[in-house]
Amino acid sequence: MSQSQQPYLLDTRQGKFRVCDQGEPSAPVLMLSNSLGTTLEMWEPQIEAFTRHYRVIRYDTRGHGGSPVAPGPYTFDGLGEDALAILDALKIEKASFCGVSMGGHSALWMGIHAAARFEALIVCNSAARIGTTEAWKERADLVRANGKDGMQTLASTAPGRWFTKGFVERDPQAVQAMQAVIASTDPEGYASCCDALGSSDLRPHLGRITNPTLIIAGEFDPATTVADGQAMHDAIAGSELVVLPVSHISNVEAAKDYNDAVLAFLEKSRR
Ligand SMILES: O=C(O)CC1=CCC(=O)O1
Repeated sequence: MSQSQQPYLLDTRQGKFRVCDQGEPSAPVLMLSNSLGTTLEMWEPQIEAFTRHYRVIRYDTRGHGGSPVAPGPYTFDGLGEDALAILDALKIEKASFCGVSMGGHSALWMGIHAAARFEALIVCNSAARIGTTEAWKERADLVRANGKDGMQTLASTAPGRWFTKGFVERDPQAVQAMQAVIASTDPEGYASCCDALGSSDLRPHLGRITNPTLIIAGEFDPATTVADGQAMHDAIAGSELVVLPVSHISNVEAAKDYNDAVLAFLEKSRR
């Protein structure tokens, strides 16, 4: 097993990032990138299954958890460079990259700007253009103006954005744990990631992606819809699309189906 099963602060050229590095050091690398208002803990339901086959590197995206919270606005160029800096600091030449929502948008960025570093991309509950500039500005303004209270407001509405009603009833503990994470997220870090989402439109560039790409969409996802997934699938040559009967945080809501889809795709793309 690799050096540490616990998250630690990794020094990189982009700053000190909170990372967790698990699995056999010699196994192929799978990097996991979190969604807005979450941390690397969002991937707990994947770790046992994924580390059977992969060295799994997960990290807190800038502005979240224990990673740097420099004042924004952030951009996806910056967030993408952060992930590359983590790989460089760990001396990892090649990896596969999997992200949910904001993390999925970073996966698209990797395919467009750093294709040679990645064996495969997994783009989950995401889009080449997520929401609108106006809506992200409104959200960033809300948390910049209201600080922790603004984060609390977003935490109270998160279940409706992230999960189906059925899941909220079935697993209230998982939902509450994720609400606690968003409530404790630094308002400036969160707002700065909203700025990045508001300014990024990768639609014109999707045709440049040549990495094997899996797109996972949630049938009941109100934020990044099946139509968004289908549009990426149509634009990325050779991509695959899997639709799960879930809302936005698909890796938590349908962990087993999610893990099976990701592992089957990665195994196929490595043949
Ligand atoms: O919390 C949300 O609004 C859903 C979301 C959009 C981008 C992301 O990463 O999460």
